[in-house]
Amino acid sequence: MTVMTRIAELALIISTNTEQVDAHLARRGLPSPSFDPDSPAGTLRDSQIVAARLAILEATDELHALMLGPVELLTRQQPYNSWISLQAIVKFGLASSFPPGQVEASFADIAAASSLPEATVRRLLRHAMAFRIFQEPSEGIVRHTTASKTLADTPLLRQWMGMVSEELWPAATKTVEALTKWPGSEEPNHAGFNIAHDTDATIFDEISKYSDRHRRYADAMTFYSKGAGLEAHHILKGYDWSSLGESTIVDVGGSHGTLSIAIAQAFPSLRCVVQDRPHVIGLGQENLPSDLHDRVSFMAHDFFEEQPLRGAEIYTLRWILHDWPDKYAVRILQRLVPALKPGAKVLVLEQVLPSVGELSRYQEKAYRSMDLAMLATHNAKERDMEDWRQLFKMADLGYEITSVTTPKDSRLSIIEATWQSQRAY
Ligand SMILES: C[S@@+](CC[C@H](N)C(=O)[O-])C[C@H]1O[C@@H](n2cnc3c(N)ncnc32)[C@H](O)[C@@H]1O
Repeated sequence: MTVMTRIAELALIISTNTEQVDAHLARRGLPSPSFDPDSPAGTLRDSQIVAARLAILEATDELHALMLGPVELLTRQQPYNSWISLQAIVKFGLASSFPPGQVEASFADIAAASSLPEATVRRLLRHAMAFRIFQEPSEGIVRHTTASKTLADTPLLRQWMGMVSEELWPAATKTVEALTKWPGSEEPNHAGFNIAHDTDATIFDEISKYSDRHRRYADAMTFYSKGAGLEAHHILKGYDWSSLGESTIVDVGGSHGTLSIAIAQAFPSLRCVVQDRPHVIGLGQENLPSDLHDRVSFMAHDFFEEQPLRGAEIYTLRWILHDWPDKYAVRILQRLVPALKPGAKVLVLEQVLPSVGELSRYQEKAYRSMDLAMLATHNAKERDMEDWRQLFKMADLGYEITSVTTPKDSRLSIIEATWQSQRAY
């Protein structure tokens, strides 16, 4: 009997699952995925093909790595400078520089709309084209692909890419320098970010000095929170919000309130108070849908100060504690304690790092990349389940982790800690 090689096995996985995706799209009357700028976005996010799509991505990822071989796996898999063209495209607005309503333009048209020489625009865009962002159907004519068109049409995506390329990428390049300069530090201002941006301030303090940077950061969070596997619907379905009746939820560090807005829209008996730094809540308040004004409110609060809203049923912290080294994350949890009534819940909505072999390499990349992003930006980290247990224990023995749920297809888990005051004393 011939044993199937791994590459043949991978090819079979790809072909079987591709047939499933094709059949699903055909049943729905949807076009097959293409790079054409008119191709609809989002057709592959249907829950019925999530598993098939993931299987294809995992198998192509592994097959690609096997075909590269060891040397090219090290040298070519992740071109270190691919953010140069991306940063330039966003900074100089190159995706939005086409004549109104057009999907094609010349290099000269695009250069005229930016402050760059035509030759530079050509180099930058031809680099991006190699990654299927823009295309050149005939010499000198630039045509959108789905990716460049999506960038042109989605302001929040441009904000996210601007934030990543101008705040996080420089921080990443200085991370090893930071580890060398401050070995074993537990301070949030001892990160690559601090060397790259020449500041002693944490990213939150630094960007608060510039209105464009703090607005961009909050917009980037709004965009990020709608990404595949991170959407609010997982959190809405993954927790029994409807049993809460007429309760109040305090959304600690809630930015522009995307989580609270989703909860309030789905559960009309719930009220949400979004807390964040003063400059952040100002913008959130401005953008709040008018039908939610009576149930979602904003409040300036520094989470390193004692929580002023006592007696709420639930305090949520989404993507808060991963921004802080343990010493500070513990402090944030401790500042909640005076406000907690017996039975109050603290919901931490974060990634739980997988154990070895729990996820495919392809899936694990997202978790490990986020872990290093936290290191680079805040000298902080993602945590596994044991780390989360230890964190609550270090904060106060009154916290008891009462449930941990990872909804299907969600990258975020819901860690519920219930305040059991009698345990502490
Ligand atoms: C990674 S973002 C998460 C935002 C939001 N929870 C979400 O899920 O979209 C971290 C948030 O913490 C806020 N933050 C940072 N330091 C803070 C502090 N000392 N007090 C209150 N909020 C703070 C930031 O302004 C930012 O909105």
